[in-house]
Amino acid sequence: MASTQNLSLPAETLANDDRYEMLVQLSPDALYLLQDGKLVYVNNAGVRLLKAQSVEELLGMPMADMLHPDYLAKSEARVAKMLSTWKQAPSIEQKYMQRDGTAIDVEVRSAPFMYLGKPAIQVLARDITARKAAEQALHLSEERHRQAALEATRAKDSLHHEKIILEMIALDEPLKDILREVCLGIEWIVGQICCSISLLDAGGNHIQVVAAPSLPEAYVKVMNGMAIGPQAACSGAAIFLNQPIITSDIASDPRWEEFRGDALAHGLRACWSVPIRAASGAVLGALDAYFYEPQAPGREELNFVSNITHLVGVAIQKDRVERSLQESEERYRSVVNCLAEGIMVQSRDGTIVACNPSAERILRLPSGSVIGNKLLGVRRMFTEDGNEISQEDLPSRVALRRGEAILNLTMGVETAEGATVWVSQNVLPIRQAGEQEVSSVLISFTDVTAVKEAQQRLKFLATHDTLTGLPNRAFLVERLGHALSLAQRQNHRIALMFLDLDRFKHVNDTIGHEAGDQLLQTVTSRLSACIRETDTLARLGGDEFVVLAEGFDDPEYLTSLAERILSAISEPFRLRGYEYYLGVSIGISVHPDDGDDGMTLLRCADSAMYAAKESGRNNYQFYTQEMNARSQRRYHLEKNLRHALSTGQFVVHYQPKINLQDGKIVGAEGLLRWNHPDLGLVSPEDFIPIAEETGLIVPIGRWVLEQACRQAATWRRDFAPDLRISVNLSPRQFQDDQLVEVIGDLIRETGLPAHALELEITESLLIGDTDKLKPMFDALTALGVVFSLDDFGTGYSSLSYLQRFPISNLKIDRSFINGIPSNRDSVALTQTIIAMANALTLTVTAEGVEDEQQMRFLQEAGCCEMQGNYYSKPVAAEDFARLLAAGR
Ligand SMILES: Nc1nc2c(ncn2[C@@H]2O[C@@H]3COP(=O)(O)O[C@H]4[C@@H](O)[C@H](n5cnc6c(=O)[nH]c(N)nc65)O[C@@H]4COP(=O)(O)O[C@H]3[C@H]2O)c(=O)[nH]1
Repeated sequence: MASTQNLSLPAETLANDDRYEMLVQLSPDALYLLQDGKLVYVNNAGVRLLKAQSVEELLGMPMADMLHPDYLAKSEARVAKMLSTWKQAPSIEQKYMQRDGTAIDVEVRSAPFMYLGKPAIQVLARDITARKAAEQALHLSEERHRQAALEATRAKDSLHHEKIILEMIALDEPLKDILREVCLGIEWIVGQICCSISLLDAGGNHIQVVAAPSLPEAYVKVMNGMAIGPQAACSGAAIFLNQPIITSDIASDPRWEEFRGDALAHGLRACWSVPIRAASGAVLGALDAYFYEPQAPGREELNFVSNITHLVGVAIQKDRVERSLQESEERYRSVVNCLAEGIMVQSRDGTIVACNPSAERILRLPSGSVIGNKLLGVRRMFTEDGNEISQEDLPSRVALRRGEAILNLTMGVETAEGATVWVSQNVLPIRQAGEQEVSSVLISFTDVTAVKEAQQRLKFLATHDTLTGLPNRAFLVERLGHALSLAQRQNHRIALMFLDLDRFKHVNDTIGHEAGDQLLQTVTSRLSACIRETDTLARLGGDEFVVLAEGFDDPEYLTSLAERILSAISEPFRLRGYEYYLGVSIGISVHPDDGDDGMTLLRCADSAMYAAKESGRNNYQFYTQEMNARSQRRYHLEKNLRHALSTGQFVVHYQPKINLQDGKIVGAEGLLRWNHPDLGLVSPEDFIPIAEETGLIVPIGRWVLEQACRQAATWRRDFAPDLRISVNLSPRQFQDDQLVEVIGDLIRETGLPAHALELEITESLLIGDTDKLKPMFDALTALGVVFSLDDFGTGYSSLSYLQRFPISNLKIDRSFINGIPSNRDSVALTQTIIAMANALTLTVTAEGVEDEQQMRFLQEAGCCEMQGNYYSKPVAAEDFARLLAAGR
């Protein structure tokens, strides 16, 4: 290559020297002469360089056309400088424009030069495109290496960062710390940026900044709560649109209108926001990267941030899953804790691994003492039959062993304090996922103690008498069955004693049921004290008791037991300040002598008891064949009595009452007769007690009253205008609330004057519930009805009743009249009663007068009235009418 000095040839030489011309033309470098800013000479290489067709195409072309516009100004200055200094300019690199418009790199050397007498510039230009390309390639390769190195470092750093984040996630570090670490990591790796992470709030419309370790607090405050939307700034739009939002210059981006001032005030110039997504793709939040200079991210940087957001998404989701797990666990725990049902989980080795408060409460276990321990607070468990359940047979062990559920099992649990709790439980085996073997059991149970106790109580009630607590008939029958089969196997005797209290009904009707109940309880304890442990005492109802005696070797045992009972009951009973005397009639039947089955033995003992009653009460009788007929009869009577009234089997007979002064009939006592189609006339002494026991006495008694009133009204009209009619009223009839009303109606209906109706009552009635009785007496007295006290002298003979109740007549019991005149006691008693009645201005009727002697005695004693077979037995109405008609 020619030196610049060589370029300074005189122009004349160039033009006139052919050798030089040839040399110039052969030069590989382009040569251009510029004069007055235009090309005036070009060599061949110059034509090629500019890709012209010919020299002529170039000659006269202004310098501006061959130069790249970027270089024109500098070139013009350079030309001007060369011309003014006339010095060669240093070599420079320029860009020429080829004729086809392509720019090429050239190295240019220029020098001033006189051409054809005028200053010109000689330019030597060499195409350096290849060199430039090589240099560019080298530069690019260096840049790539630098970039690669940078990226390698960043990749290494980001890998390390990701590892840290993953470790934090794995170690369940708080989400807040993880997100802060994410931000700090990005800031360190990228450099010169600040990061923040925002999450979509629960409402789904606003962001919540959850990590921004390097951003100014004031700025975070402003951004927190920003509404999301397509036009929102940074994360607001990234979350809404679910795509990265790049703001390369906050100063000019319209998204930032609202927050621009705040961002710029803190020196924040650019912001990239990348959405954070869940695995499902749903947006959870966004990561914002802020820069202090306006800039757009490269692909690499965006990728790096996007990758991190995946991890952030995982961390957030894991946190949410854990939180929701925790919440659901909490929910389940609170549900289980609130259940009234006891819940326990027991592991294979028997340790309780879970237990709710109800389980502790039901099993009476101290709170918090159960979990982690074996079930120590439970002494033993037993089946419904009361059999203890062995450790191996406990439902939890069985469920573990068999791997099957046990449902609705009721069992008893004895607590540490010895109390029994009944539970109904389900035991369910629990297996770990994918495991065959049962790892633990879930025991759920409810406290059924109250139900169980109610059941036991029901069973007790079904087999026991509530008043006395003694076994009842059902229990006795069952027990008797067992005793009989045992006795038959072992060839033993057993005996039944049927006990019926004497006079109890009397006392019960008079002292009221409450006191009667008390009496029965006292009787029970006295009887219980008489028997042995092997004997069974049962109450059949009312005042009937039965003793089942088993395992006695000596037949004398029965007589001694019966005597013990008689003496125990004969002791007086103290009730409400009074002493009452009862007796007991005992009938005894023995297996195998009297029967092989329970019913027969009971029937025999019952018959024997009636025999005892009939033979004067307060004694005992062993069953004999003859007794059977009597008991059959009583059973028969009871059955028939129910239909006797409706089938017209009753009839009223009348016995006259005679005035002892003039011997005239002054009254009649109506006495009921039962004309049984098979048995004939049945005595009231046989059926009235049955009617009283069964309550049938109420309708029967009404019927008698009606008959008697109607009859008396007729007789008064036809024969004796002053005739009185007496009717017996049993105490049971006074329990009928309608009694007063019934009598009132009868008087009205029959037209009988009330004072002509005399109600015969017994003393036992008057010592009853006086609060209830008194108003009835008063009401009846108000009607005009009069009262006569029957059987006087046999009972209490209490003066106070006579004063308290409106009694106008006393009837001396026939047992006293019977003793007149031989029995001194009877005589004295009769005289005393008459004297007392006179003193109280009561009339006296002597009943059961059978002979003249008795009549005379009564006349002399001042008795005003008599009744008895001596004058007339009770007779049918028509016969009585005849007596009246005869004027006797
Ligand atoms: N040995 C003997 N007995 C005589 C003599 N005079 C009368 N009697 C009997 O003595 C009983 C008198 O009746 P009571 O003391 O009221 O005793 C009555 C009464 O307590 C009850 N009774 C009868 N009819 C009724 C009735 O309609 N209602 C109620 N509640 N009880 C009745 O049955 C009891 C027995 O009645 P009856 O068998 O009719 O027996 C009657 C009568 O036949 C006599 O000189 N010697």
